[in-house]
Amino acid sequence: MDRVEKLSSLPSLSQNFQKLSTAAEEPPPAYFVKGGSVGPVESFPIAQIPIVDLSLLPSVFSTCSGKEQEDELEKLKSAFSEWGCFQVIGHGIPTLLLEKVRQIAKEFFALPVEEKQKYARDPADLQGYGSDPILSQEQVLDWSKRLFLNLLPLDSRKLELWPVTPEEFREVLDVYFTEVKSVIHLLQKAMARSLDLDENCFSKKYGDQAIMAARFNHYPPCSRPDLVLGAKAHSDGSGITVLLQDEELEGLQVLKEDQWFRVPMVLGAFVVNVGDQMQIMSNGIFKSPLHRVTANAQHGRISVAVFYLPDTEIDIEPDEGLISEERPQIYRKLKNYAAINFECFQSGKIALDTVKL
Ligand SMILES: O=C(O)CCC(=O)C(=O)O
Ligand SMILES: [Fe+2]
Repeated sequence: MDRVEKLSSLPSLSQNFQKLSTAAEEPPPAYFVKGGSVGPVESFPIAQIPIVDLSLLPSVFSTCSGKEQEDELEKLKSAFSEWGCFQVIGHGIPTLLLEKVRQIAKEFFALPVEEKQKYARDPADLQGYGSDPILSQEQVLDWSKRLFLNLLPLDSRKLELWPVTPEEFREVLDVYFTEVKSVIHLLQKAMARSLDLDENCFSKKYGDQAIMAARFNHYPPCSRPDLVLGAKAHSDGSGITVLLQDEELEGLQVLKEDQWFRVPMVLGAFVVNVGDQMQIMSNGIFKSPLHRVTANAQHGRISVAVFYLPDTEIDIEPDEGLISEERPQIYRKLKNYAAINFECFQSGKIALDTVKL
């Protein structure tokens, strides 16, 4: 029996978890977005983000015709260079496992506060349960709670912060992350091939100690969704992000040409985002998109983001196959982008701009 099958034989998680959508709370001014209203959610157009079928990409099923593979690779490339994201289907991760991941997230966030506080984030650390780290006095706060856990390298895990309630939490997360890692490896190959590079060129750049982390996000209902954001506009400092959206409530928005678009929910799909480090390695061809999450007056929302990042000790730089006279090198060689990102956030700078040549 493989690990996913084994999970399906676990006792079903309790269905009657506390409703996450309790009474909407009134936000204090520290949460108000600068510059006035967010605007009614319905006023934002729906993003026509491509849906990429991973099972049609090369090296997944060799039965697909060359033409189908080429078309799917072209879709991936244009999605990553125009939107910076796409929805991926045909990834092979069983729906049952996705349901379990959403369910452990909901059950954890529905626990009494005292219970969740057992996993509280140390103010000096990223891992654990809590609000977004406050890094500057002017920072507008996000209307959310998070549980952030390192997954890889194994010795970076703080297992004492991995919930023991719900009982299945650890096992589900372990099985899920292994599956997502395989999807990421396939995506990296496809990304390289879409740029006519050797298919292993991106995976090699992540090094032997590539970093993987999960962020469980909970956005409680908020009485003033016109004034606050569940997550303020940001790009991911990762290499690549695989996001499992809520299946009942939309909320993610992505910026394209100065316009915010709503990212629709697609059954069984992940949203895959280019992170800043992939923008660097692709010499700016792939775009790390600005995205944000809106709040909702009636309902809570959850999402689970898995971030994949290069080893902090390894140099990253644009691939030389993507540098030419027409497209000179845009970014310098650097290491530990996460640290650069952190410092920039504190001083109000955009990290990607500071690493331009
Ligand atoms: O909740 C979402 O849909 C997006 C979350 C996100 O952008 C993140 O965790 O970085
Ligand atoms: Fe994000």
